Amino acid sequence: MIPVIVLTGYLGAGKTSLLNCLLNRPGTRVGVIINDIGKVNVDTGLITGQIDAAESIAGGCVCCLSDSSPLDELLEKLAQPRLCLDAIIVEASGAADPLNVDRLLRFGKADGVRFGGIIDVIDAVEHEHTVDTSAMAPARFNATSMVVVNKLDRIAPEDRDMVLARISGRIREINPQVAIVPASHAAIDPELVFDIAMDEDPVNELPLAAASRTHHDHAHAAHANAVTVRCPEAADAGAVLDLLEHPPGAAYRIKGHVKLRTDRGTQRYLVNMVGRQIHFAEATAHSDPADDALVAVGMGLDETVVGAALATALEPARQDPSPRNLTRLERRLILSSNAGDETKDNEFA
Ligand SMILES: Nc1nc2c(ncn2[C@@H]2O[C@H](COP(=O)(O)OP(=O)(O)OP(=O)(O)O)[C@@H](O)[C@H]2O)c(=O)[nH]1
Repeated sequence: MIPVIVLTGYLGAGKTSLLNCLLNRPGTRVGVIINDIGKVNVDTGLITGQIDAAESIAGGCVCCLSDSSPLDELLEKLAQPRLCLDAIIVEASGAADPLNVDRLLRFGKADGVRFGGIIDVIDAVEHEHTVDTSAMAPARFNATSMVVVNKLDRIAPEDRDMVLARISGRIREINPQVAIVPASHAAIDPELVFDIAMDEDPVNELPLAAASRTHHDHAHAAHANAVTVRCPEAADAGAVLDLLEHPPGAAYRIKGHVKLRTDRGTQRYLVNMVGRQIHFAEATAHSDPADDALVAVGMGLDETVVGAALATALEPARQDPSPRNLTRLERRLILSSNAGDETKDNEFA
């Protein structure tokens, strides 16, 4: 039976980064299922590690599936003996609720696989403004076998222990036994993850988890939605930077590949905005220019307003960028290529 390990975590917390870290473990054959809420599967283009088999569910959130059959179908495809996989990793969308994912997998009917646990990734900077905002600690930790507290590089060194202790304390209010792993750039020891999938029986069957599954009513839970706008031609660098620096409506996460007009002609870039964190980089090697698009995700997003803002920003550029906008673009690229880039930009915001 092949273990199925699920990566969950709020929008932009670092799930794809963690997946890339896990895929770099030599000697392990890993199959991957990527779930992107946007219509273009951006995350598939972001995978840098070696994948032995991949499937995707785009255009919706896996936790909203009314039954497990679409997921079962993909899991069975990956469980075929000829693929000889050691593990399957499902990267859930940033909107997925671990409690629903847990239920879906436990009641799943796929042959040849077993549930190997849920790993929830936390953005240490944004967690207390996004996920943990109520008096009660978030119920999602009931369903998790491991929590990776990521982006600690974005917290001032003298505050790191305090923030980690505070976040860990809240997690343990709900799930005292869960493993909590601090990380920057989602760099954790992959053995920790493959270890949790070792036992024949699922390891995260806590009494609290069962209770929460009974009480959880997904129909009433707030959920994110997404807008996708394609970028078939080179857009204006200034317009795209303005969009990222002043995101429209409730857009908390904007990501994708774009073509921009520059002084060197059309260049392709990978764009990542999470909360106040903006990351700009050369396009990834696996990405397909035909899929260039921006996806905006947020809770209760006004799709018309946000879609219009994305479409305006991605309009084909009519002229070369101004020197000021070229400098802005260069600055973003330099900041993004340095380790801890956003900390400098945001002053440990
Ligand atoms: N500074 C810093 N940036 C990080 C860290 N982890 C991830 N990032 C950046 O945060 C952005 C989002 O990271 P992803 O790994 O794509 O996050 P995700 O959870 O897969 O995002 P969604 O699937 O869209 O919800 C990217 O620009 C990453 O480079 C970290 O520990 N520190």
